[in-house]
Amino acid sequence: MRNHSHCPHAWRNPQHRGRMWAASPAFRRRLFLLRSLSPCAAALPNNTSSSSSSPSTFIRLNAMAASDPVYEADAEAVVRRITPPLDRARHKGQAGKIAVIGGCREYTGAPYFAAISALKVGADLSHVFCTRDAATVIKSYSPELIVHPILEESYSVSDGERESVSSRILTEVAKWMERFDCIVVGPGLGRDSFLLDCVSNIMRHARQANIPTVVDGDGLFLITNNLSLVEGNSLAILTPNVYEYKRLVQKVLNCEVNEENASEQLTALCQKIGGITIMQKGKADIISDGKTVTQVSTFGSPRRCGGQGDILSGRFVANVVLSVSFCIFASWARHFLLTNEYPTDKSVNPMMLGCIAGSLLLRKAASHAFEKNKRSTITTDIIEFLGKSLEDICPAGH
Ligand SMILES: NC(=O)C1=CN([C@@H]2O[C@H](COP(=O)(O)OP(=O)(O)OC[C@H]3O[C@@H](n4cnc5c(N)ncnc54)[C@H](O)[C@@H]3O)[C@@H](O)[C@H]2O)[C@@H](O)CC1
Ligand SMILES: Nc1ncnc2c1ncn2[C@@H]1O[C@H](COP(=O)(O)OP(=O)(O)OP(=O)(O)O)[C@@H](O)[C@H]1O
Ligand SMILES: [Mg+2]
Repeated sequence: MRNHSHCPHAWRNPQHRGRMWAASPAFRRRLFLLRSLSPCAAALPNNTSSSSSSPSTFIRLNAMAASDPVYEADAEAVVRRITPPLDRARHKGQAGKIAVIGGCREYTGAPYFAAISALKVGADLSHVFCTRDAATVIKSYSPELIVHPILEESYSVSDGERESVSSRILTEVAKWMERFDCIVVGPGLGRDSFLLDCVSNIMRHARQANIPTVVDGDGLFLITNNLSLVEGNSLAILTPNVYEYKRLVQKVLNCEVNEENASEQLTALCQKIGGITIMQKGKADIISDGKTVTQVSTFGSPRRCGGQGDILSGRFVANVVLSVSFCIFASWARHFLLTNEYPTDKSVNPMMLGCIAGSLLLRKAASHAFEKNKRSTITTDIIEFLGKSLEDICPAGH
């Protein structure tokens, strides 16, 4: 029998064209959006424990009056909804391919934490694009990561070389970009001006390719000084800590952080930047896309060791990735392929669901790690419990 998948004209056959498209990251990204938005998704046979939940039961949509409380998200239901079942028919990469853009002379831990946490919750492949100095160190932490030593800092590039080096870096990353389901920009990136210029080009490229982009750490330093990099990008998520948030508020809203009206201010910030989702990390993680606001305040750990935010950005990525890959062969997806119809229920932003799930899993893992290690808890201990915190909510089965 003829093997159509190897035939150069296979795409002419609608059945095979569908199969080829189904294997592509672009398709999986689209599926993620569909799955998170579609009311039909709740009727899918997988993840039956969440099958009766509609989006509005995950996040109660409050009117943004200053006195309104911020509603707690039903974060466990969100995790159940977006975590794909383990399917024996799938091949490597279908549970997601992600990339971290970060890692320089000073910081090698942050990109490692972000990249490994994505693998630990189920992504298949995790790449790191970092400077040459950082690459060998990051590789030595884990053989699981695919490390690209391609970024350069000013000290290693002469003025005359800058343009050609910058374009070589973009070409290198662009070769890979279409394969990624999501990228995270910033953990351990550093603040070298030449390096940040190159990363700005990478962000613009990712945006053109419709790749969901999480911005954390020094990526937030970059965008705070260059808001056009994220303005109007509905696939961008910012995950600022208390200081990063303060700088963002000062720059964008031209005022100080107002803890009394935290949700209102966060909403205003999202609206002013336009289109994006922000998770303000702190005692509670408050999440908004400018239309709705919710929070996750499940108790985590009293330890504030560096690196927890990096896990969160990596975990968020993984959750997006997991969602993207979900039920590629499910009937509603085939229906989408055949009819090319988008769902009309757009009440819940899938970016917000990813933030909610990431926040809960980190907090649960931090809680387990603290129970075991008390004051000596460090980020590596928390990563060790990522699997358990997901397993407790979504058992992998056999
Ligand atoms: N092991 C690692 O490699 C780690 C690397 N990290 C990376 O380190 C880089 C810098 O991140 P940081 O979170 O340290 O950011 P900052 O360099 O902005 O902050 C450093 C510290 O300065 C203080 N600070 C900053 N702004 C302040 C303000 N307005 N008022 C008072 N105190 C202030 C805070 O104690 C803060 O933790 C990022 O790329 C990040 O990803 C961190 O994630 C920690 C772990
Ligand atoms: N005061 C707090 N009480 C409880 N949990 C907190 C508190 N502050 C932060 N967290 C938790 O720690 C996670 C990481 O937030 P944090 O503010 O440490 O990020 P970060 O400074 O970016 O971390 P990193 O060191 O990785 O850069 C948050 O998602 C939140 O769950
Ligand atoms: Mg951070």
